[in-house]
Amino acid sequence: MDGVRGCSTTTNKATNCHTPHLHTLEPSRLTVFNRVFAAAYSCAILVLLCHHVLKLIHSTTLAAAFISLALLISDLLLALIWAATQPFRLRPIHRKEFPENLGKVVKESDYLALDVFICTADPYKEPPLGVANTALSVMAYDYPTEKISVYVSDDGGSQLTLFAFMEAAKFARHWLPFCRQHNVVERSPEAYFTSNNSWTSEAEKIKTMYDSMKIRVENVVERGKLGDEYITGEEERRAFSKWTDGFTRQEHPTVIQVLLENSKDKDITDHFLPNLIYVSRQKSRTSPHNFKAGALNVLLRVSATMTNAPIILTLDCDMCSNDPITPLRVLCYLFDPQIRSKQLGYIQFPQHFHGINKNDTYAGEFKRLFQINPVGLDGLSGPTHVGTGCFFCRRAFFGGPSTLLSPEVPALGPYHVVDRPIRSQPVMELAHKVAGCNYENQTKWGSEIGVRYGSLVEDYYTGYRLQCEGWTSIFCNPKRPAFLGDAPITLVDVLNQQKRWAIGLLEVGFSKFSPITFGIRSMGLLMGLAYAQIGFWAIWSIPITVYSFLPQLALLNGFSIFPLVSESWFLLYIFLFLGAYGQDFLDFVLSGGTVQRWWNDQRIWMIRGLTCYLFGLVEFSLKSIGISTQGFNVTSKVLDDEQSKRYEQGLFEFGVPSPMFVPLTIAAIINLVSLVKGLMWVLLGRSKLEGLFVQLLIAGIGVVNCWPIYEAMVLRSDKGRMPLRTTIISTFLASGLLAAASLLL
Ligand SMILES: O=c1ccn([C@@H]2O[C@H](COP(=O)(O)OP(=O)(O)O[C@H]3O[C@H](CO)[C@@H](O)[C@H](O)[C@H]3O)[C@@H](O)[C@H]2O)c(=O)[nH]1
Ligand SMILES: [Mn+2]
Repeated sequence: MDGVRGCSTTTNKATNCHTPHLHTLEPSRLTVFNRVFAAAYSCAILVLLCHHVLKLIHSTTLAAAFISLALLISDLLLALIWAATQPFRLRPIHRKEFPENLGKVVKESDYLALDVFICTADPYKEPPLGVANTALSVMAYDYPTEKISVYVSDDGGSQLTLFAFMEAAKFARHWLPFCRQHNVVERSPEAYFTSNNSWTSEAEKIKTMYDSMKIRVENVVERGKLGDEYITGEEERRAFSKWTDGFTRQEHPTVIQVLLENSKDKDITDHFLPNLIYVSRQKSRTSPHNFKAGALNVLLRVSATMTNAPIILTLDCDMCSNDPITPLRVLCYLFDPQIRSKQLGYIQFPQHFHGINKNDTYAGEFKRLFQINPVGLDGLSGPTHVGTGCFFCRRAFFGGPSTLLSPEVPALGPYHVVDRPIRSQPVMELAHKVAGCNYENQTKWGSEIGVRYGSLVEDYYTGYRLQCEGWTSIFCNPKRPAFLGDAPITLVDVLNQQKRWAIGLLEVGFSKFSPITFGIRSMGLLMGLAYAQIGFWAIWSIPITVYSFLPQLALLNGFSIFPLVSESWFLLYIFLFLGAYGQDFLDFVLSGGTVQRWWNDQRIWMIRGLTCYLFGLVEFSLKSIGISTQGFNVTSKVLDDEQSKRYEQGLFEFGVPSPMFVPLTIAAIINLVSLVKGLMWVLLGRSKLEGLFVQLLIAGIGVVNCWPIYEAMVLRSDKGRMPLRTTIISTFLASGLLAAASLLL
């Protein structure tokens, strides 16, 4: 009951009579198989670990002991990761909603009000036109307009973004009625105009309007400033006058601009428009702003002063709505009393991306994280929060289901009813106050109330803390993606993003709220393990690094470190290898993936293990001992034509030098050299194939996976090839490693 207010009467009605289904759930067909397989695989792992321990105890030389120890540690870590993956597989469920039945259960006037939060942080990495498209796509939801309020947080503090929104507010007067009248599905104008090419004359008119807005916004962004000719009214002039000479991104006062107010502003057909509010919180170099988490908390407070809707949708600036009935799907759950009594905190939609190439070169789809794992968690206490495409019950930000935490100002509480117009002076005054950069000092914001601080992955961390408090969540994954976002398309962008995630996750993993201690205590073993599986992602880098170098260096010297093909231990290895790979493949393909995409997915795991996870682990350690700090480096959403072309061809984009490429390139070289040398040992008869088979297999898989790297080093001449400097440094370091190994082994 606590999660949502304002709908109790309707809900009771819904339970008493024979109402049609609003949603159903079905257990996955894989459940039994997964459980049996988990039991068998666990036994095999235990046997393997015993084997390693025995080998370690009986090793005769120092080198052999070192190798056994390295393998034991790696396999132990892999085993722990495997165990932590099991919660995702033990009780997967699939849900379905029936929004068409909603009308039979609840009147439209009883629909819950919705506050939408959109975050942007940099007008050059996140083009304002794209942000405006995101806003337009949700303003045009098939939902009573007077119940929608869109709040945009601009951490870039940019007049360019405000200008784009002023233009969007004008365009909305035409766009919203057009969508309604023509039942448009793509309600982001950009998506609509690029995917359709036969238009009525009316659509043609709207397109001309959109194009002119696009040109104006893009011109302004290109020039980097707003010319006088773009400012039309007195109100606009007053808004832009806040950008005085001393106004910088890091140091500026709060700017809040109500661009549309739903009781006043109407579209061209005389329908009310949704609220649209631009917020750029106060910034000061001396106060920490806590990145996106800080921005969201400001929006939580500002929206509380203006509309305080019980439901909040959070969106990143690059995530457009792709289906106008999405909020109705959410209501299908919120109007089910059984769900509500389970203390529902949030409903998470998966992140889906547009513009991913055919075989998804960098596995940017994140099938496991965004599609497979949430289905698994949905059968337990619910999916993790992934930052965007998530509908929260506002109440969930204010303490656990049975312990309401009141904020310092009662008007910010989840049950406060706003009874003043949003432009009225007291509302605007309070809104400015709560957006101040020192407002949170000595309050519970960020620690117990709102989005939680302390991790670069505020999404994962906040969802985790809410679930620890007792809130549950639901995974809603309709066939037509509810939202579509941008995924990075160059390797450097991919790796930098992943490094940020890796560090942020470790921050949680090693905090006093670690999933393996606090998490398991609060949510039980399975949920705690599941959060740990994600939290300790970067640990993958240890076994991956060991397996990328150790067997290969031993192979180079004809040194056999795995069981002979004729031994029964060999079968154990084969079972473990094929079992893990096979199950991963099955999960991937059954959730709609193709074989090539799976192949690229397993490749990118190895690449990440040698690059961003390794660097993330190191940087996190440095940070822990106070040597460095990491900020939130926003991923670029701007596309370069040449890069896009190469991406479409499926080529890896190296281009600019990055230290992260070095270990990857060293591994590529070592795997190739060791494979060639190992084959020579065997062909020349100096070693038996039997003894080196497993190592040859590992080096072989390494070489096949590294193909794009060899290509980028020697075969390509385009701008995306491996930078020469990286190739030279890596070759030099690889030679050193080879020499050292031949001395030691
Ligand atoms: O100081 C900041 C930094 C970022 N952002 C916004 O945060 C969002 C996500 O940033 P992005 O660079 O796109 O990061 P991604 O790695 O693509 O995002 C994923 O990871 C983030 C956590 O690292 C989550 O916040 C996101 O929801 C999730 O999609 C964007 O809308 C940014 O505008 C801010 O508002 N303020
Ligand atoms: Mn993003």
